[in-house]
Amino acid sequence: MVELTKVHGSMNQFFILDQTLLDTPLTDEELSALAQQMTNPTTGVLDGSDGILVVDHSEHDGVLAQMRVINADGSEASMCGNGLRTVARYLAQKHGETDFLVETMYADLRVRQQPDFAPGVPAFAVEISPVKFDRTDLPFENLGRDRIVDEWVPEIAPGLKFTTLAVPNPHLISFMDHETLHGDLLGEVGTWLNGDNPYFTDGVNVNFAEILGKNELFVRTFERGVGFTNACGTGMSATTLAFALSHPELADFNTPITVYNPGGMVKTILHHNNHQYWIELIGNAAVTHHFTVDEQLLHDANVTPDQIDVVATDEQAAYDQFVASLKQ
Ligand SMILES: N[C@@H](CCC[C@H](N)C(=O)O)C(=O)O
Repeated sequence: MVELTKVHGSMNQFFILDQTLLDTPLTDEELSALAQQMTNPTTGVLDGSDGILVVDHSEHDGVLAQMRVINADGSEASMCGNGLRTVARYLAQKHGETDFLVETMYADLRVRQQPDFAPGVPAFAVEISPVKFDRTDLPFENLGRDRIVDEWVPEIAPGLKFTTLAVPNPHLISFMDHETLHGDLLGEVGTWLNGDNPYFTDGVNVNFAEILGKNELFVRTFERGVGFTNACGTGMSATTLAFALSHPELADFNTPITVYNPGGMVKTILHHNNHQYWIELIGNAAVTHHFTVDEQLLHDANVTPDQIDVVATDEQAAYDQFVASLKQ
């Protein structure tokens, strides 16, 4: 039997699968099939999730472990900010460390344990980098330019300015009023740009944001490979940088910026060193369930509720209390 955990960062939910615990690690094809089956709220377990975070050994010097991100549709993402916080917590407990590097697809990223956000709400800070702007890094095409920073892009939507950033997964960002933010446009643009379209042929994470005040944002995200999520860590990080580039009088570097989202709240800190941007993302890392499953069912992508033994933690109640306190 193998133990997995269900976790979340700002209610962006994942299963953590540690390949080092298996007799035979899952192949890439098996990981993709498992993600599609297990994360589905109907065919999967524990009401599904937004993806699977796959932990494995790293071959890189000085790096504690590797994290891979498999989206709910079985595609692989280069990074996941909310997920990295939960993997940081998993690895911190497994190895007894509080400040270390985790290998991701394009970079070894620093993660650090932080003071709890609230009683029973553990928190971690993770590095979001590298940050890239060029068309080929997203990628996008047929928009007549090589980068988009706070520009009208009528091909995508009238009356809105957009910024595109890879951190390094691809993000499209726009700031708008409250009503537009909570209307239907995000779903329409997100669905279109993650399906057959002439601009973002690999798909893109779409972030709509409202500026709440100095160093304060609300962000909603439609994720590539997933759809609507409660929160997207790389999305909130990219949106914070787009905020500072488009509204420099309202967003400070080297200062915590509060980012609310439908699942809670995180803090981001923007940095610009040696001509490069990077972002710190600080937020909760909750473990809601531990469960055991026969390894063969993972290989067969056949993990169903009657075949797992689940132990729920009491962390969701503490998290709900934290979120309620944000609204007071
Ligand atoms: N939820 C994540 C981002 C996950 C990856 C995304 N779906 C993609 O394909 O780029 C986050 O917290 O950053």
